[in-house]
Amino acid sequence: MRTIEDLDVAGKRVFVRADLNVPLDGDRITDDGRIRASLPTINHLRERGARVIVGAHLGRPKGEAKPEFSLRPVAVRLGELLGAPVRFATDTAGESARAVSAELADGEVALVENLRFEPGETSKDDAERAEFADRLAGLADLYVGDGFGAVHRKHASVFDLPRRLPHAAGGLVFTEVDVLRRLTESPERPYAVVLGGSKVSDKLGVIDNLLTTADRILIGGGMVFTFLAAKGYEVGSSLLERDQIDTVNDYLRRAEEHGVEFVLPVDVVAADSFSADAAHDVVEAGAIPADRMGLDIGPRSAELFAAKLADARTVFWNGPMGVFEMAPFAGGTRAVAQGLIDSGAFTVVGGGDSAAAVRALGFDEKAFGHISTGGGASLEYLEGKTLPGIAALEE
Ligand SMILES: Nc1ncnc2c1ncn2[C@@H]1O[C@H](COP(=O)(O)OP(=O)(O)O)[C@@H](O)[C@H]1O
Ligand SMILES: O=C(OP(=O)(O)O)[C@H](O)COP(=O)(O)O
Repeated sequence: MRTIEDLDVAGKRVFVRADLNVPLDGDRITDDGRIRASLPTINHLRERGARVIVGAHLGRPKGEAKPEFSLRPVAVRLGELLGAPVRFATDTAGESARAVSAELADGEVALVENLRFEPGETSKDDAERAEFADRLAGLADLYVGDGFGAVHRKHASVFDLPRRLPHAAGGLVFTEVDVLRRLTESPERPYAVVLGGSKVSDKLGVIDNLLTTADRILIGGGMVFTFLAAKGYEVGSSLLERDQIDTVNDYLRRAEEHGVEFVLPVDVVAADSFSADAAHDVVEAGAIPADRMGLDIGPRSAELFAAKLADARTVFWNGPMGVFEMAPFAGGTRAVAQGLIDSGAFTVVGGGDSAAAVRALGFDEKAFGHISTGGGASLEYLEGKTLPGIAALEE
């Protein structure tokens, strides 16, 4: 991969694909970690006299311009962190974006609106993505891929656009790949992987590969219920991906063959609704009442997970153990974060929400080996998959 040092950027319009997919509460950014992670590359380009046009996505608006997914609050925060104004284009590659791109002076920065407002960004149809990538290419002379959290997506701005412009990888992508390579090549053992969060079917696939690389796999968060259902338990109204049950059964069977230990929660915090003030109790993992949903792993599971991490020498963790955004359901995530730290292992925490959780719960980021900006991206890297956004940069 070429680095940005290899590009002659002075006076050029450089499109930087960043991952600025930050958690929001209304229009308030609750964790700006991904914006901070984008600063070194943007600042480096500015210092070299580039005109920087940043493109990114927020949430999953499904090809429609939905105001609640606007990147405008992110433009404001980016400007504060850069200590320089950030022009905001109210469209992605239309009149506003073209005007902003044309008006930029050397060293200035603009952000275009949420790229996923365009159906062409995420389309599975090559021609539709190509049409959008062509329009984006019109905004810039050069491309820098720095949105590590989205490199696993075959999207127009990630995969098709770098094929249209001279391109290079940003520093964030380089650092992330470097650390993850360490986990795939020679992890010190025992190597434990903790999986949770809510993007269940997106992330289950990594287990296939982990069955031959990891020693222990701990399952928490919204993933739990598909495993419990696979074991024949009732999971009430918890997050469940029924069509993944066969896959999960297959993993459980193969784990035995490979001598990989699966650690599932033994108890669950079950609530009567998805809200911070919901009535809730700790119940046995195998006995979730039909009208309740599991929103966190229970205290005995938290202890069990910490014990299973204690002797690990390498730990990779993606996905919160519960709905940590609500105080009554943050205990499991807190315990696992502490377990990683106490293990003294080389620890990698991946994912927008997992990284946000670590910060929101007051942990010192330096207590972890590496905090990755990409959850799905780092998992797919560990799976050994070709990541479209990396492959395009390597061309
Ligand atoms: N039991 C659960 N039920 C529903 N959502 C959950 C549960 N446990 C965790 N979550 C949610 O998962 C989300 C994070 O999932 P995900 O996006 O997969 O993680 P990351 O961004 O770290 O890769 C959080 O917003 C959290 O509230
Ligand atoms: O938040 C992200 O991924 P993550 O939750 O796996 O860390 C990225 O911005 C990618 O978003 P997507 O999973 O909607 O493509």
